[in-house]
Amino acid sequence: MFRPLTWGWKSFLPSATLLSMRSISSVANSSLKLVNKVAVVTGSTNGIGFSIARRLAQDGAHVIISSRKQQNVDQVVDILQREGLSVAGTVCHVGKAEDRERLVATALKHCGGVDFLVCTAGVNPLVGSTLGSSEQVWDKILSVNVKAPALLLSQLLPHMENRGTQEIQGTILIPSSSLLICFPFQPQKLGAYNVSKTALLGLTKTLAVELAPKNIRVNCLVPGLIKTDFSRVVSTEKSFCTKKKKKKHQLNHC
Ligand SMILES: NC(=O)C1=CN([C@@H]2O[C@H](COP(=O)(O)OP(=O)(O)OC[C@H]3O[C@@H](n4cnc5c(N)ncnc54)[C@H](OP(=O)(O)O)[C@@H]3O)[C@@H](O)[C@H]2O)C=CC1
Ligand SMILES: O=C1Nc2ccccc2C1=O
Repeated sequence: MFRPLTWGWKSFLPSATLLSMRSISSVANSSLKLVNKVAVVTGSTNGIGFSIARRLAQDGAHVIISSRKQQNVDQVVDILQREGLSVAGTVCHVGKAEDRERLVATALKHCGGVDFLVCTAGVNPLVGSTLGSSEQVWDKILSVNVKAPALLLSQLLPHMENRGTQEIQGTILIPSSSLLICFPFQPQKLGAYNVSKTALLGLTKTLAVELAPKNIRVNCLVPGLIKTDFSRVVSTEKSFCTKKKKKKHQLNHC
């Protein structure tokens, strides 16, 4: 659905690339699958969130852009509006209650309700051991990666219900992690982050069951390694990239 961006896309994208993205966008526009739909995408001023937001807008949705920095929000809203896409933006640090409230208010002000919530915002991985992580690190990672999507959804849910007669009333997308699949022998490098992303699998399953009676779909996205600022730490860390002979660990089974 989305295409990964190259490193530092804002400064490196040549105008030819932007042009080709515009022509992709006009192809996508012709179908307008999501016309009259509204999408809120957290962490959408860069990387995966930006690509998802752009694609949803190319398919006809009104998209609310958000991230922590006003300057990033303004820049992305400007870029996407120049492409003829329907977007508005607001600052939202997903770990801050008042920012989440403003995000909900912005979506309602511009669009009157919400059909898609994409919770892309996540804390950068800390390269360090699980048990070496301080209480402050745990609090930050769990607050932004796990608590924030649930709290934001609880605020948005009343505005996602009764949005038409379709079988599916709303969709929630939560990016989890592929680290345990791609780098199963490196958990010691990203322990607290891995725990938070594993918790998102549980959150997705729990919410999927809880919200099914309301015809609201909840899915987890496991993107693989996408070259973004966020994943640079893994791509540049030699120990993650080299194919060392792996020491076999005995897993205990019940
Ligand atoms: N890249 C990868 O390989 C993979 C990434 N993921 C997950 O995908 C998500 C996005 O990653 P990726 O696109 O690589 O990251 P990027 O660093 O490219 O983009 C992160 C975006 O989130 C915003 N952001 C960061 N912190 C917050 C916050 N607390 N509240 C709101 N917005 C925030 C940033 O803008 P600003 O600085 O303005 O806040 C930026 O727009 C993460 O949840 C990550 O765990 C999952 C699997 C693989
Ligand atoms: O979830 C993930 N977060 C990441 C950050 C850097 C590299 C890979 C990943 C993941 O698979």
